[in-house]
Amino acid sequence: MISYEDALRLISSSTKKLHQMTICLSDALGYRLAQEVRADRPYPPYNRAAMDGIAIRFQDYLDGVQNFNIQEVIYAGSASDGVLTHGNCYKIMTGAAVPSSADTIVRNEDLLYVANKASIVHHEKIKSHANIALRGQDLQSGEVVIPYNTYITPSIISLLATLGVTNPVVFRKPKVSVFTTGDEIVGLEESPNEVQIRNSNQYLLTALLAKDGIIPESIRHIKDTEADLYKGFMERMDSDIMLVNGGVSAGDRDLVPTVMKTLGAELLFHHVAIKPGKPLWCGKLPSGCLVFGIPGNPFSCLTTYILFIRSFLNSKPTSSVKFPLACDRIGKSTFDDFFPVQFSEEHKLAPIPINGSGDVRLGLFADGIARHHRANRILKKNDLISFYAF
Ligand SMILES: Nc1nc2c(c(=O)[nH]1)N[C@H]1C(S)=C(S)[C@@H](COP(=O)(O)OP(=O)(O)OC[C@H]3O[C@@H](n4cnc5c(N)ncnc54)[C@H](O)[C@@H]3O)O[C@H]1N2
Ligand code: MOO
Repeated sequence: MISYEDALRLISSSTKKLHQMTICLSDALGYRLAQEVRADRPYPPYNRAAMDGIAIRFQDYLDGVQNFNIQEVIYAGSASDGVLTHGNCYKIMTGAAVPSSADTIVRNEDLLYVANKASIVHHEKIKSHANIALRGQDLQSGEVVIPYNTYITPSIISLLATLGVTNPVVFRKPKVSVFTTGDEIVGLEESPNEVQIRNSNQYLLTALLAKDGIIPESIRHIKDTEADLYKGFMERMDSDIMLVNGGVSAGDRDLVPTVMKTLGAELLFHHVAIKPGKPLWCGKLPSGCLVFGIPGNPFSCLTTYILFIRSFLNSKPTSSVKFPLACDRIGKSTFDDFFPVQFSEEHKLAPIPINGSGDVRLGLFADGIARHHRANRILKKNDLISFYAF
């Protein structure tokens, strides 16, 4: 049996290079960038008014000027090439370019306008260089802004739009096939008898994939026979990734590893020293398709997806952040133990009780899972431990 870290290493060394393609920016959500993106010009591109008000020379104010003559009104999108004369100001709108002869903006709230004059009424608010976002203060021209392999979120879409990247180069999304297995599993359209259960993991896996920007190419349920499994997997050999749920532990009908062997799969590992999720199976088919044989218990399915499948999809281990634990915790395993947690009001990780990995509540209302490292039998309240968000 291998460790959590070794399993991650094996998975990351099996990453397949996906083809690149250009895509229309409006369709790019959920893809990964196959390019780095640099700033095409400084941002802001000009000294930008951050408030509606008047633009002045601060020295005029220091020299005692309090009533400024409005020399010109400058709106966003228009440029002025004038030069401020002593005692004058520009009336200026948020987003407009501040002419170089002005260095400070006084907000409308701190002024009284009478005829063509603006008088400062709140002196305590007036500060040199206030309310101007300087050219290049956010980004310098040519600077790398978005690194290679960045996952495209709504805020990345916005940034790409700002930088004028209308057709980003992205990696093709992997073709993912989802299989659930098991004779006891029935579809949601059926009414389960006493010894049957509904196929929740199919919905769990497709929802997790959707969160990671992937819609599976195919979703199927297969009965626990070698022939059915063989046929089902054969039909999807062209996938980049197969997620096969159930049938990977030690029972007579846990046939997934055997059938994968018949199909010529190279075994990367079977069993990882983690709890839950120990029976995880991972191998590579001759077609290059990476197969994850995911343990059937719902919380094992969720945990192994977060730790391994998401790492593979992101080409980097799923990120974790350390937070303090809300209470003492005694480890019950020599494995790395992952348990559901919810943030307390003090931003500590409060464990959610769970009756083992078969508990259908999957740690209801958990924000994610936390790691009880194998090296520590006892964790004390306020110990910093790794948290992985769902
Ligand atoms: N002798 C041993 N038995 C087991 C071991 C072991 O090491 N030695 N490992 C246990 C652990 S840990 C887990 S986890 C499970 C994993 O079993 P499988 O991956 O083979 O999964 P199944 O046996 O098919 O199912 C386990 C459990 O999950 C339910 N299930 C399965 N598929 C679904 C689904 N699509 N939706 C909802 N629930 C599902 C299934 O009904 C079972 O209750 O093995 C232990 N046994
Ligand atoms: O490790 Mo299993 O994955 O306990 O439920």
